[in-house]
Amino acid sequence: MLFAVRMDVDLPRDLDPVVRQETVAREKAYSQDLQRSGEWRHIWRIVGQYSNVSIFDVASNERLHEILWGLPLFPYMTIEVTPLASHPSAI
Ligand SMILES: O=C(O)C[C@H]1C=CC(=O)O1
Repeated sequence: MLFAVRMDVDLPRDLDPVVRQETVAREKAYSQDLQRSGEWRHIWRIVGQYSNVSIFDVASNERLHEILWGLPLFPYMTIEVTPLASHPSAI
């Protein structure tokens, strides 16, 4: 099942810099593990924003929920999920 997911990150200005650095590093490792496994197919930066658009290929809605819930930056994100279907004009 394919999903487009938009993640907007909003880290508090007063967040401890060490916590910030550790959380961002854990997020990167978590994301790259899922990219290697094939569940996180694409990640694109939205120009000029601390946001990304990602494509996930997962077995179920529950699996996507589990992945998103487990994001180290999850507490600081607004997430929008769009389920995708094949387009009849796709070649
Ligand atoms: O930078 C972001 O867009 C947020 C987040 C998503 C994956 C990752 O490594 O960081």
